[in-house]
Amino acid sequence: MGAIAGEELKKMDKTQVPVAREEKIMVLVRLRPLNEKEILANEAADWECINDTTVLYRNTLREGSTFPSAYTFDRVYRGECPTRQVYEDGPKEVALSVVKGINSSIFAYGQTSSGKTYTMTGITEFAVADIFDYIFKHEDRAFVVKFSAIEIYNEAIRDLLSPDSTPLRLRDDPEKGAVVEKTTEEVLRDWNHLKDLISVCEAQRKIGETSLNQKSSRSHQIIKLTVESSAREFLGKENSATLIASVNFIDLAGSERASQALSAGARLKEGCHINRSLLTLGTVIRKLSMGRQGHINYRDSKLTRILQPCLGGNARTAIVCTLSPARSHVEQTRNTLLFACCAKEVTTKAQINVVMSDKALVKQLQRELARLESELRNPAPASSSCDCGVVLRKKDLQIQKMEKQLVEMTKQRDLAQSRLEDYMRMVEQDESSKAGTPHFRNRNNKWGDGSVSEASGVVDPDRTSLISDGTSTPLSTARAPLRSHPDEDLEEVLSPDRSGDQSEEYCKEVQCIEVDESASDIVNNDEERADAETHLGHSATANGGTGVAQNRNPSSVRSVRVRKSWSRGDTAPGTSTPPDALEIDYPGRPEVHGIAFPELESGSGNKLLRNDSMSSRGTDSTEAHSVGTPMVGEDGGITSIRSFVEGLKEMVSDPDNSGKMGNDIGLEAMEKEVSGTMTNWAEEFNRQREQILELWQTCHVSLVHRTYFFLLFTGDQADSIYIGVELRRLSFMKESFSQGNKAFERGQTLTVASSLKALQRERRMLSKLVGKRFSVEERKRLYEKFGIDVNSKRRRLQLANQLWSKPKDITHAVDSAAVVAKLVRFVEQGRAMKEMFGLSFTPPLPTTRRSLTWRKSMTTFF
Ligand SMILES: Nc1ncnc2c1ncn2[C@@H]1O[C@H](COP(=O)(O)OP(=O)(O)OP(=O)(O)O)[C@@H](O)[C@H]1O
Repeated sequence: MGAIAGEELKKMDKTQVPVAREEKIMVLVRLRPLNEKEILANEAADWECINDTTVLYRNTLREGSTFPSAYTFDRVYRGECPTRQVYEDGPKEVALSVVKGINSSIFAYGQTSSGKTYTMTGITEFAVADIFDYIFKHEDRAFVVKFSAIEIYNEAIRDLLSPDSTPLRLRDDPEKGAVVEKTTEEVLRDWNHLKDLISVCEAQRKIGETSLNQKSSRSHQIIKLTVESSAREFLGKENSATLIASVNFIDLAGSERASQALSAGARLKEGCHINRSLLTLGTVIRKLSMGRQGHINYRDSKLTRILQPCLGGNARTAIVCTLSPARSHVEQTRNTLLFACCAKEVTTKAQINVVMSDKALVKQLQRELARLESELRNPAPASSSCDCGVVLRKKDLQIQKMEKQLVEMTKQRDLAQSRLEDYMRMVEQDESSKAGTPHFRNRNNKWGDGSVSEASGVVDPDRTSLISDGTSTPLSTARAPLRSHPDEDLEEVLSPDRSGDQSEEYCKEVQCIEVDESASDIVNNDEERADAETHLGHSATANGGTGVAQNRNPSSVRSVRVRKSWSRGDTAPGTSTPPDALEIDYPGRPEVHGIAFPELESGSGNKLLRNDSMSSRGTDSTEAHSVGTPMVGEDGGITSIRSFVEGLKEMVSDPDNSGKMGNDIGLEAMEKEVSGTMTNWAEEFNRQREQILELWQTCHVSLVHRTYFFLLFTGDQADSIYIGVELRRLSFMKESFSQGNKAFERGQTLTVASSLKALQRERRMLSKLVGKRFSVEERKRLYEKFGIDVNSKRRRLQLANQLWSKPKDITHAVDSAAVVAKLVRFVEQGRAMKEMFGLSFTPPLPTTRRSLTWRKSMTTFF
């Protein structure tokens, strides 16, 4: 290769850049062996390489035949195959193109823990060693090798060679495409220098632990080697030329299912970004594989913008798709294979990149000028055989072709324009939503801010109500058909032309969900509007008038609404979710519709509690919440469930907070405690629950808080951490109050008086919603149930005052939770909700989980 390349290069210095070469992306598949964890869990290996090019799914009987069972690629590798062989078979040739002036990229794609980093680390080192080897063997050429490395973490680009973590900007260069500005570039001295730089990158790269991978890469890493070379014999001469090309080694972050990776908090947020950029990558690859028709959405993520040249541009590309053979990952493995199948259809057009010296360029231009001048002076005589008609026809054809191109380009422009308009509209609406929201949150409540905007603006899934609005629903239907892929809405907005298949699969992964229900409380009828306006007027003073002017006018908040409604039972095959169960409600305010829950009537408490009162006794799970941060904010909005859950997670993980509540709240201690008492968890749970119910009452805890906590934490062992936190928090609070002290929590100063006042305010606010959320009939039944005279005055307030007022009465607690849930439109399956928000903190528990009777009853409840 070296000798031929040398000859070519010499010739190239005197001539022109060779023509670009089209070729398909090389796709290799690497199956890793089952890991220890999978072996311990007795996992079956469902995938097998049956020859050098085919990977086979062995468990077709179990799965049915909806998917292909055999997939063919350029090469496939069994678990035991060394990385060296994977490298030698394909990536080597692609990577070494760089020394001949051809851009190239090697990247690893696959689910988390499937072996991407393992594979790319080896490939990068082998490739660089070979590049050095080539350089040493070609002394006739002068080489400069530059090294740079970046990571894309949560959609921000970071220089891995710089201690400065300020995000780098991505700039569009008309010639080079997307260019990352101000990246550090080191000229490589030798092999040791390279090893040093790679370890700097490793140290800087964002790594985190998930349940699937102890050292999971949480960012996409791109290591770039730029190789410049010139023939020594032409150096400094007028006909010299330099070959410049780069090879990228890309270790993508792994796609993951939040539930499988047990992601929460920061891990969940990373997962959302990772999945979203991989979704865009998948969409780009899919469109390219279909022949580059229409708009390719490179610009939807930084990853695809940067990778654009490797995906169908001026580069040679090899992709190693890594797979886990484990049965539990079958779905993810299929997604990877689908991606791989699309990728192998994508064509790139690599060409040798030559930069001519100024002198050579001038000389070439002079030659061209001379040629044109000579043509002008001596026009070629018209050939006798030249038929003007033929020339004209040719011109006509040319014009027709150009006209077609013009039409096509106009179409594309219009499409791009309409997309741009859509985006702008979304941004505007999003902003107007943000502007319109604050007065529905407690601005002093840390739980009510920040976290929602971090949710990346994904609209929430369908919402359901706990108590029917008059129509009794069978229990089976009444169970909320929680959308399993809540972010499909967003994906549909972002990629309207996305077809189903693979993309939908990726969609499932993104689990950033914004459920902010407060704005749905915006008035629907005159009575309600009056209530809300009165209240907002009140809040205007409390909040210094911020945002009130806008919010006084409900229509300004409502903004544009796009809704696809669905009727009960209209579910997609294989899911419990109606296919159109989405409601895109700019500014991000979904509403309850569709599903109803069992009526509260005729002893709904019993109904909700299932059969026996014993089971109901377990119902009072509780949650960490602030007494002084009532769920109905001072500005009148009811804090969203999302804010609640975010706050809860924050509270559990905030060491600062634990300090304030006493050190014994530390997670580590609690984990030990929890694991130590697990065998006795059922009893322990009952005991703690009773205490929490009492403490809620004593500390005047917000009713919405009680309700959310009650409905979310249903006695599962995994909830023990949250229950423990709540208990300690409340005990600390009670103690502070009893000593006449103030309690400080999450930036707030709490006193008995302030908590009581906030609670009374909340009751008033809830009472105003009674008329809206319950029909006349339902209200009547409620009054009866809560022992209120149906003709008495201020009966709505009486009802609100009754809620959660009997801490020792579990039936009352269940009824209260149901009523408040309906009032604030809290509706979802508790566990699913928790999972959606990443509230799945799992302490080290024994593998067998005991269901509590109470939990069972809650299942029915939902
Ligand atoms: N082919 C293989 N043979 C043996 N061990 C492997 C192989 N592939 C991966 N592993 C091991 O599996 C574990 C996970 O691999 P790795 O970190 O490379 O996964 P990943 O796909 O990069 O994960 P993430 O996306 O979470 O970063 C590591 O301990 C690695 O050593």
